[in-house]
Amino acid sequence: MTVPPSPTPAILPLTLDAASYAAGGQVLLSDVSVTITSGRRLVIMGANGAGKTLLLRLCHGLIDPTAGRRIWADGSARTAAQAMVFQRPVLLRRTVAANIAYPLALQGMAADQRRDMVARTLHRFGLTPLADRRARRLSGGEQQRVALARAWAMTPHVLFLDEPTSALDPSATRIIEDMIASIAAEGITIVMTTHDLGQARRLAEDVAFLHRGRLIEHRPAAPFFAGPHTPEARAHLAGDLIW
Ligand SMILES: Nc1ncnc2c1ncn2[C@@H]1O[C@H](COP(=O)(O)OP(=O)(O)OP(=O)(O)O)[C@@H](O)[C@H]1O
Repeated sequence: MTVPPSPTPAILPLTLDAASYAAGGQVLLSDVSVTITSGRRLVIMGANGAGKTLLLRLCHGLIDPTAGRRIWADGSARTAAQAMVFQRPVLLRRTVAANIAYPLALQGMAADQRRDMVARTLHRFGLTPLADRRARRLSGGEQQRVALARAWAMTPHVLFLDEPTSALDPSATRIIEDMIASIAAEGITIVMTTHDLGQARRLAEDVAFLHRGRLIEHRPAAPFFAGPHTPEARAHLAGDLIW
């Protein structure tokens, strides 16, 4: 009798409990308490330098809180069931297919399973025609599609995206937004930063708004956009600069 594999334990909610991050003698994130729940699309907003990228890195585990705690529901310090995509895709000097295969190999996936997963991923995102192209020679939009597809192939419960379209033109941006929406529709939790207010309105179910390293609003997107509670968020939505 074959025993079915045990399901991966749920890693969400992710809780930051009074988390702060200090570097260079400065407190850059201050006393952030937030719970990231499963199956939602959370957009982190705020002005330049507000701490959006740091918050994402703190959640993902690239940096650790210097005070307070980061708690994954499965009790691990840094879970494997999550992935991050950066503003500028970090691709290897290999083919598109090899870029998708590489982290799967690092995870220890067997070669035949890996081949299947790469083929499924390429097909899922319309990348099959690019499979044998050198990834670094692709356009910026194509490279970001590969980076997102590679992250999806790792079957994350949560995907962190740092300004995933800021270097892209409007049509490439739309393609990436469609990919994000379809990944979210599978139940994968999305946590992303963006400067693009239109994108935030299109993708957010919840908004976390940062101002000078403090989380000053965190609530469902519709009421947030209809009427932010804080003057800082109101000014941000109106396009006014607040430092
Ligand atoms: N390692 C570090 N040492 C010192 N300061 C840092 C470090 N990392 C980030 N900062 C500073 O922390 C602040 C927040 O940075 P962060 O990149 O999170 O901002 P952001 O909201 O993502 O900004 P942007 O919208 O411009 O990308 C900035 O003032 C930045 O210069």
